Parts: sequence; structure tokens; C-alpha cells
Amino acid sequence: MKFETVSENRSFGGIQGVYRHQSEATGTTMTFAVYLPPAAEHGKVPVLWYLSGLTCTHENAMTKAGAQEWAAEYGIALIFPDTSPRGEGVADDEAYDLGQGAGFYVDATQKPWAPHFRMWHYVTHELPELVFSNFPLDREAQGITGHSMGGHGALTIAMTMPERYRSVSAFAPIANPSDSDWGRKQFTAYLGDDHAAWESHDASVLMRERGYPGEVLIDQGASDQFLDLLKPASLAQAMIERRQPGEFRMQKGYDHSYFFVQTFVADHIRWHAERLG
Ligand SMILES: N[C@@H](CCC(=O)N[C@@H](CS)C(=O)NCC(=O)O)C(=O)O
Repeated sequence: MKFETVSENRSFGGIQGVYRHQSEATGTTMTFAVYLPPAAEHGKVPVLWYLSGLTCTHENAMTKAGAQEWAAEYGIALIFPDTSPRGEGVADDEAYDLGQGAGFYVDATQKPWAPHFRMWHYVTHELPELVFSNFPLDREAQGITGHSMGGHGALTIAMTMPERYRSVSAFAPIANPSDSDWGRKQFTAYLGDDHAAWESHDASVLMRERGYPGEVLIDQGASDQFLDLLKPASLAQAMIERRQPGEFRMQKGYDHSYFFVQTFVADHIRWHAERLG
């Protein structure tokens, strides 16, 4: 699989790269970022996938989360995919929470989204094939995290493929999209009226039905301006019903922004590093 280098910068002794490739999954050019820690100079390193939220590209977390310092310290690589296909021939919507920048980590089945909006396949199949064949990454040591819409992606992907994603955490995830305006509108657009498909992309439903075989770490700002849309209580309730091991932390005074993410990112990277060994 071919890709081109957009930029590479030294960061905390490692390399923060941005790359571009022609994606078969989305039929578009996709940009992604990879942070390789210094340890990657000596052999394959564990990988933490970081999925971003609404309106984001590969760049938001890469420049705002402050994750590289901790990834360097714990010897773990970071991968930042984009959040949707983009471009002139790609369907879009005027709203910030539908279309480009809002792929919701599903494979759309409905018009006009189906031809390009295949972010589940992109993030779980195509991009892994590309990065594992081209970077010194340990395929057997993958964890996944994300923020908001990306937290939804991380949780649903990890609970669907726990044998592959050996650790999972989330920052302020969209926790119960089939019962939220951050979910119903997008699932109707991308997946139609097939509520079984909705449920297979709903972290609270998946938590109730299958849970995750390891421990789960969730951080949620207690002053998050989007609490009504994120619905953390649904996920916390589902974790209790499932007897899911893990930590669900309400962080006093924190909002939804990257100031919240950058405050707790070290805890999350340590969490993954400890489990990916
Ligand atoms: N209406 C807000 C909502 C979007 C929002 O808060 N997005 C979060 C994820 S759900 C984000 O990470 N924004 C980009 C950033 O803070 O860099 C906006 O357009 O900024």
C-alpha cells in the first residue's frame, strides 16, 4: 500500500509524522498521523489508536492532547486517523455533526453517504494494514482510545474486537448514541432505520450485552457542556449492570475541551502501556 509523507518532526526524541494515501475504503485521499517514540528505533513498539471527535481531523489531538511526551516515556506509538472522508466529491451536510468531520466510525449503508463514509472499515482494516506494513509497530499489542465521537468509536470497536484491542479507554465518549441527538440523526442518515445496526454501534448497549474482557477507563468532565448529549450515566449504569471491571471517573470542573484531554492523557497512556506490556 502506497503512502506519501506530508511532514515529519522530531518530538520528545521520537518522530511525529503526517502521511497521506489513497484509501480504497473511502475512495478518497486520507491523511493520518503516526507518532513513533524513541523506543521504535530499536524494535517494534505497542500501538495506541486515538480516535478524534466531531469537527476534528488527524491534527487536533496530535497538536493539542500533549500525548507525545508520555508516548515517548512509555515507549508506545500513537496513531491519529481522520474522522471522515473529505473532498469535493464527498457528501456533506451544513451541520457540524453530520458528514465531513463526523464519520461516527460506522460504514454507511444509505445514500448519499454509502460510497465514501466507511470509517469503521477504514480504521479497523485498511489503516491497520498500511501502518503495520510500514512502521515498526507490534500488531499483537494494540490499544484504542478517543475523545467524544472518538470515545464512542474506541469503545464500540474494542467491545466488538476485544481479541485485537487489548486495552481501551475513552475521554468524554458519546456513550449512548441511539438515545441522543449525537447519534440518532447520524445513525438515521448513515445506517437508516435498521436499529440492530444502531445497537451494534452503541457503547451502552454493547456494554450491557457483552462488556469488555479487560478493565475499561473512562474520564468524563463533570462540567462538560455536552453532558446531555454524551449520556455518561447510561454507560456507567451499563457498566454496573454488567459488573464491568474498570474506572469511570467524573472529573470535577472539567469541560469537553482539549484542556480536559491534555490533563488526563498521561493517565490514559500509562493505562494502555501497562496493559500492552
Ligand atoms: N460545536 C462545537 C462542537 C464540536 C466539539 O466540541 N468537538 C470536539 C469533539 S466532540 C472537539 O474535539 N473539537 C475540536 C477541538 O477542540 O480541537 C464546535 O464546532 O466546536
